[in-house]
Amino acid sequence: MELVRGLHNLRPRHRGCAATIGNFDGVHVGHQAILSRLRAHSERLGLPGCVVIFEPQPREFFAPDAAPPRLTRLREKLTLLQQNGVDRVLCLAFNRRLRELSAEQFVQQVLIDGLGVRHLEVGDDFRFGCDRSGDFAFLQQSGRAHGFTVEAANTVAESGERISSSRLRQVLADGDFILASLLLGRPFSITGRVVYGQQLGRTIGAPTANIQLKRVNPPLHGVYRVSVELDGVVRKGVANIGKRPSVSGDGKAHLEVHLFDFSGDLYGRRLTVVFHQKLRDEKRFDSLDALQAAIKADFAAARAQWGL
Ligand SMILES: Cc1cc2nc3c(=O)[nH]c(=O)nc-3n(C[C@H](O)[C@H](O)[C@H](O)COP(=O)(O)O)c2cc1C
Ligand SMILES: Nc1ncnc2c1ncn2[C@@H]1O[C@H](COP(=O)(O)OP(=O)(O)OP(=O)(O)O)[C@@H](O)[C@H]1O
Repeated sequence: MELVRGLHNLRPRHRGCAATIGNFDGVHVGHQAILSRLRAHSERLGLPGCVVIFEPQPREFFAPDAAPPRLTRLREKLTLLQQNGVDRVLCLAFNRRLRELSAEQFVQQVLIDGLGVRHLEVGDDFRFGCDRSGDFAFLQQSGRAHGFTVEAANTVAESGERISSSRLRQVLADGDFILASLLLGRPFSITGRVVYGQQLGRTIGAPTANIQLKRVNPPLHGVYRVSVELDGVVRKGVANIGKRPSVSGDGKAHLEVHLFDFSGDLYGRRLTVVFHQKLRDEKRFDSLDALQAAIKADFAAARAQWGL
């Protein structure tokens, strides 16, 4: 899969494709249906299938502090798009210039001049352009004028309700990992590199691997029963994701994982942490002793649930 960052990196060889546009945060089952339609059309046309995404996502640009949590970081999203058979991703920086483009300008500059789109696949509620003025009827009309076809994929629902990134955020906040797996078509996980922490965990009997979350506001907060696959073996463990109010922190969310019956060096490794069950919310403890006792109880609870 090829990643093209910004319109200015498009070359004449990139012209001619089937495309779709959106945030694709989480690459959930609704997104996967669009991607499978995209693949069908790209095969029919004998052209690459291209996904246009935004980084930052529009709401992160408009209101960075009030933006919803991210289900997938860019890197995770790209991996999932590749696994869904996408040939090319055009990643556009959502900035003032982009937000001011009218629907006509977006179609002309991105779809026609940039990508030479021959087929556009969208969801039935898709809207774009300055003030979201471009809709399906507008796209069809543009397609007739510029020689590309447009198809609106049917809504994909689960338990009678549309699947969306927003719904997934709520389901994860509720700790419903069974429903989350149904909406995602896989268990919810966070992948990141293990970095150095404050080395305090081992002194309180809880050595943890600290996984870099970068700037992203995670969709989960609290203590969870988790698993991690390491060198082909599924390791069971417990994780905390939060700001660690009991120890002087940097105000950012951290993900830390303790793996049961494991002692090894994980620094620098890229781990995928799969979340199975919420054990409790994160709390502020007045002493390290109280924190240590709570963590010990979390270990015991998670071990019991894992049958260890
Ligand atoms: C299972 C588990 C539960 C935790 N619960 C809390 C908590 O409720 N409140 C809190 O401030 N920190 C909590 N922590 C985070 C600890 O403060 C953290 O592991 C400790 O500061 C060590 O950090 P370090 O790995 O950077 O050295 C928890 C950690 C684990 C592994
Ligand atoms: N459940 C679904 N069924 C069909 N199409 C969908 C579904 N969910 C999203 N799409 C389509 O996938 C594309 C990308 O969607 P996008 O990520 O922008 O929205 P979303 O998943 O609905 O998230 P949000 O909750 O943030 O609106 C759009 O064309 C959208 O219409």
